[in-house]
Order: sequence, then C-alpha cells, then structure tokens
Amino acid sequence: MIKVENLTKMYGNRTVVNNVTFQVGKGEIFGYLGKNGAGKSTTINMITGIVRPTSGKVFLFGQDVLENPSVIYQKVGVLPDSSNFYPTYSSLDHLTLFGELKRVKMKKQDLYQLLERVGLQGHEKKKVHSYSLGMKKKLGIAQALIGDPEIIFLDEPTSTLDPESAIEIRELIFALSQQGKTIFMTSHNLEEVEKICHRVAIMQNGTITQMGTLRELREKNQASIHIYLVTKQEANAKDSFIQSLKQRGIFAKSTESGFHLKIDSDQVFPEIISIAVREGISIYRVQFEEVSLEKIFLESKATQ
Ligand SMILES: Nc1ncnc2c1ncn2[C@@H]1O[C@H](COP(=O)(O)OP(=O)(O)OP(=O)(O)O)[C@@H](O)[C@H]1O
Repeated sequence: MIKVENLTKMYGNRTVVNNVTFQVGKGEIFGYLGKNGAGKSTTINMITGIVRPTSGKVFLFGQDVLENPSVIYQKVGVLPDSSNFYPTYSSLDHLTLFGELKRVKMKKQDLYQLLERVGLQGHEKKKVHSYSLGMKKKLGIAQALIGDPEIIFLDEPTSTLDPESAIEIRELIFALSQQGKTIFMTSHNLEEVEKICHRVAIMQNGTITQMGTLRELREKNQASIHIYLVTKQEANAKDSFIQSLKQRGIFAKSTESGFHLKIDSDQVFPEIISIAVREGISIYRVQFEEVSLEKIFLESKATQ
C-alpha cells in the first residue's frame, strides 16, 4: 500500500531524511520511531505530498504520488504533527468543512458516528476554543478518518491524551487495521508501539537504523529471552535438570525459587518443558522476560 524508495529531503546543506526505503502492506500497523528531530514528520509530509522530496520516490496503491497526486486526497487520511482548528468552530463544523474540502458527502449521522468513534460524543457542538489538547487530538484523528480512507497516517496519535483516551485510540487503531486499513504511525511511546505495531522502523538523524517485526529486531540484536521457572524441587533434582539443559546448549542456573534460563528463540521452549517432565521437575510458575523495544531503541542509539 505504501512504497518509499530512496526518499531524501535536504534543507539547504542539511539532510534531514536520508535515503529512506520501506514498504507497508495492507492491514499493517507500521510504527515509525525516533527521537525529536529524527525526520519522522518530514517523512510523512513527503509521502502525503505536503513537502516535496529532494530525491526518491513514493508510491501509494502502486501509483507514483508525484505523478498522480489525486490518489493522496481520495483514499488517504492524515493526522499531522500539529493540527490547526478554527477556535469558534465546533467539531461538527470542522468535520463538515473538511468533508467538503475532501469532497466527501457525509450525513449529520455520519459526523456524529465519527466523533463518537474518537470519544468526542457530547462535545459535538462545543466550540474548539473550549477543548483540551487531548480533545483537539481526537478531532484531528476524526478528521483523518473522513471518507473512510484506506491508508491512515497518524503523527503521534496518542500524545497529549490521558491514559484512558490513549487506550481508546489504540483500540480504534487496532480495529481499523482489522478492517484492512493500513496505518503508518509515529510515536515516542515505545510501550504503545510494542503493543499495537506489527512492524517498526527506528530512525536516527534521518536514516532508518533498524526495521522489522519485534521478533526480527530481537533476533537481529541477539536479544535473549529470559525465563524464570518457580519450583519446589530438591537441589540434586535441580542439578540434573540444569545439566540436561546445558547439554542442549541452553544457559541455565539455579536460583532461590527455581531456575533462570536464557534462550535465543521461544522455539526452544517446548523442549525445555519436555526435559522438565522427563526430569520430574514440577513447575509452579513461569515468567518470561523479553528484551523491550526501548532497549533495542537505546542500543540502536548507542551504535551511532
Ligand atoms: N521547513 C524546514 N526547514 C528547515 N528545517 C526543517 C524544516 N522542517 C523540518 N526541519 C528540520 O528537519 C529535522 C527533522 O524534523 P522532523 O519534524 O521531521 O522531525 P521529527 O522526527 O518528526 O521530530 P518530532 O518528534 O520532534 O516531531 C529537524 O531538525 C527540523 O528542525
């Protein structure tokens, strides 16, 4: 649905997006991460036709955006990094106006439904100057959903939202992807990205330094999965279990409450269970600890 090839943006002598290439498929939630100034918004602005690339290509639905800009407006929704609204207009007024600009015919009922989807029910007729930052963000998301777009770009969709609203918006994003919509979102909230994104790209100083599913990033970064097993076993039975695991090349050591194991892939887990059964080890509790996206992100910074 989205294909970006060698996309570059220079402002004067400064390269703010440098030779970026990626693709996003239908129904995917793609997370674009990076610290402030990394070039995330500039990438979105180039894909959505707001900023002209210095070089490179952008294809949406297989069509070259620079050659055929009309595709952008018809089937694409955008929540920009900052939305400007008319203070004396209500949510209903804004959606009506944006609908007209996008040439989408919407009945009053559709507008109410859209505002309910983003959690603005009860505020439809209130003027925007009385809105909190979070309410303006929700209005921006409603605006992005006008015309039921196939590709939705969301620049920081949950920043400024309270935790409850952020959960609602995450559920909405997830539901949109379940309906086959393609979501490209930026976020600073790594925990959020871990929860909802199918794939991520990490951007640093205009360049993508890591890209893939979380599993791929973990494997690429040789990130181990730590497993803690709680048991009430006698010491000699524990030793025998540890020896069997070591013979299979699995790191294992005894702890006060049981065992600490380290594996590179969860594919090994069924074998661990088989060995435990064979060795007569009763396991009361299992705790997994996987390397977080935050760690990958921080380590990725350290390599620069
Ligand atoms: N119109 C412009 N002219 C000159 N420099 C610009 C312009 N727009 C953006 N930049 C610079 O490009 C760099 C990337 O900006 P961009 O807004 O894409 O970053 P970002 O990753 O979205 O950051 P944030 O998380 O703060 O939104 C920044 O250093 C910014 O100052």
